[in-house]
Amino acid sequence: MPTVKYQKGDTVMGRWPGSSLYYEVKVLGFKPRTQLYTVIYKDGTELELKEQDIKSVSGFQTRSRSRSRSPSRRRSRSRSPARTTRRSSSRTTAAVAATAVTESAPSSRRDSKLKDTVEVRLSPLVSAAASEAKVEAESEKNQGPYNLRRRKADGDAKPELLEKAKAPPAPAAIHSTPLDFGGKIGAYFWLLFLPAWVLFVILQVNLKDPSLVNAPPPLPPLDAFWDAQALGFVILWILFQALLYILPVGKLSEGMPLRSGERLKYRTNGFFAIVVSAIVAGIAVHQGVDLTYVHSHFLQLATATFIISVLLSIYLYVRSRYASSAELALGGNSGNVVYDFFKGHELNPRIKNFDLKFFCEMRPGLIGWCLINFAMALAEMKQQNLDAPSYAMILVNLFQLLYVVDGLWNEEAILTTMDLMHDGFGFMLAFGDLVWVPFTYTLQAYYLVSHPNSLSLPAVTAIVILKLIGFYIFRKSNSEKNAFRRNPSDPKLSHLKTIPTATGKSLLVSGWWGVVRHPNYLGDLIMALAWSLPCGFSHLLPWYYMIYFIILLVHRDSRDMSECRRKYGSAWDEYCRTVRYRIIPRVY
Ligand SMILES: NC(=O)C1=CN([C@@H]2O[C@H](COP(=O)(O)OP(=O)(O)OC[C@H]3O[C@@H](n4cnc5c(N)ncnc54)[C@H](OP(=O)(O)O)[C@@H]3O)[C@@H](O)[C@H]2O)C=CC1
Ligand SMILES: CC(C)=CCC[C@@H](C)[C@H]1CC=C2C3=C(CC[C@@]21C)[C@@]1(C)CC[C@H](O)C(C)(C)[C@@H]1CC3
Repeated sequence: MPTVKYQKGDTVMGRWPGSSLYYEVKVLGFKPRTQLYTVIYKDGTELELKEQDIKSVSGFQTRSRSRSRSPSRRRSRSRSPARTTRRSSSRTTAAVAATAVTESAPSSRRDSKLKDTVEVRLSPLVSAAASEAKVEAESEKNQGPYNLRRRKADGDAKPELLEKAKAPPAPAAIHSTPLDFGGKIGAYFWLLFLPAWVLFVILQVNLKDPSLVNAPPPLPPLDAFWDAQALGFVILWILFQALLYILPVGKLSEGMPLRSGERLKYRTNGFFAIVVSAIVAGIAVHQGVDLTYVHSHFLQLATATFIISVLLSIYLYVRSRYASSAELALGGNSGNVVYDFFKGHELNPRIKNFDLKFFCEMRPGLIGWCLINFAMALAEMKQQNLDAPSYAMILVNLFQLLYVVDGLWNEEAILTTMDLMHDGFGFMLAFGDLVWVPFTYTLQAYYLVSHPNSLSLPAVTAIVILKLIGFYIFRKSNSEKNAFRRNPSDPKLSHLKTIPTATGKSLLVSGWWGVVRHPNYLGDLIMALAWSLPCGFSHLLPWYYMIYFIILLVHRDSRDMSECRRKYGSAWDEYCRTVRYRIIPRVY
């Protein structure tokens, strides 16, 4: 930009549309055709501004001191969307959302509001063209000659006066978060039940006639749980994965904007990690390492991992007590030690740049899941004297490998999921990531080691087709949402309809997210079915994942619904009225 006043990368003060408030922004570029600067606010909001609405930082600072004395500033407060939504901490987001939506769609047109809003299209933003949808036109009326391109604020994060931009959320807002998982009593229950359940299924799967409804088998003697070597292997595995994670290989991806507006960086080299892990495992087997150890020491390996997850959770709980309020998730601070320990409180606990939640969610457990499945295939060959694994074992291995590899290949997409964006890191996720995933998601492969199930070729074909259908829905819908959240102006998404919300984020209302409210769950469930089918119908145990997953996703969907209603208020209700079904079209 040789001839323009402000250069790409300059930090300047940008006027907030419709007000005389200025915020610190960074210049991203200049469009000679429209004569507009693209700027980014500290909370991730991107706007296009005229040159006259940009000032140098130094000139601004002198005038910004006496905020309350400027009549124009006082007047502008009520007009600025940012001020409107943050004026009173006691107002609920739902109420705020309702206000904002009313502002952009007059009440006389209330009945046609939905039509107006859902017809907003994601178009590459240039100056207001006559063909632009009504809502955009409405907001332009309010905002003056600005081009409100996108606001990447997280939930209730809003552009705020500069001096408030880094302010932590009001403690009152944090404390008002409702308790999940059955509250405090529920937390006691889950803390005991989850490990007990893992133990139950591990003991069941070794029985000749395993069943989910059988009485629990007798407990083995205490020393059968413990094996120092198993603990050593687990520690080595986690350290090995940690080493791969910190290697400066692969992309550094940006997470979603935090409440402070900051965006954390994540090393998304998961695919590299699984490839290296596979090579190392292959070399080890070639060198004569007996991986069937994993099958024969499954209980001891699970116990060792459980101990590590408990220690990690204690560490996470203690450090969350010292974290600043800006670093905390909106849940996990009930004041009850057990609940907070279970739910987790710190949003992104990090040791320097090492993100503990991201690492645990994507690496040791997930890649460990594939390694265990592979070990089960070797154990099946050994136990049943086979030259190659059975069809059923191959299908289970390949399907789940595809799932994990896909997750790691698209690792950046995890940064827009609930766990990464909203949930604190505590026992639930630490145990879930490190113990639950590798030691219960592998049950189908474990089951097949001693419960063979032969499959005809047509059965194999049908199961493969089912898996591919599920995978297609899962991947397409996740990628669509991820791409939209990362860049709502992406020209590839310009055909999609959206509903604007008061937070500045929009909701997709056509495409995959117009079919059901959680198309990604639908795809995931279809895949889960394809993972269980190879094990046949003789026992319920290999269907455990399917049953658990339905419960998990139905619960997750309702958690997400409440969270989105809190964030988006009436815009979310409109979305729900437009997209009636949650997961399965016309059924649920
Ligand atoms: N195998 C396993 O054990 C598990 C797998 N999964 C899978 O992980 C993936 C991620 O799941 P999860 O994190 O639960 O949920 P989602 O990826 O579906 O994320 C939900 C978030 O997406 C955003 N969103 C919702 N509706 C819309 C819309 N219409 N338009 C745009 N954004 C929208 C909202 O966040 P915001 O608006 O704030 O961006 C909402 O909070 C899924 O595929 C799921 O199946 C999940 C759990 C367990
Ligand atoms: C009962 C209990 C302890 C629950 C904890 C839930 C966790 C096991 C799951 C929460 C969300 C998950 C996701 C994946 C694994 C299971 C957990 C951690 C995931 C990493 C699997 C691979 C996928 O491709 C995925 C990246 C979409 C997925 C993200 C969510």
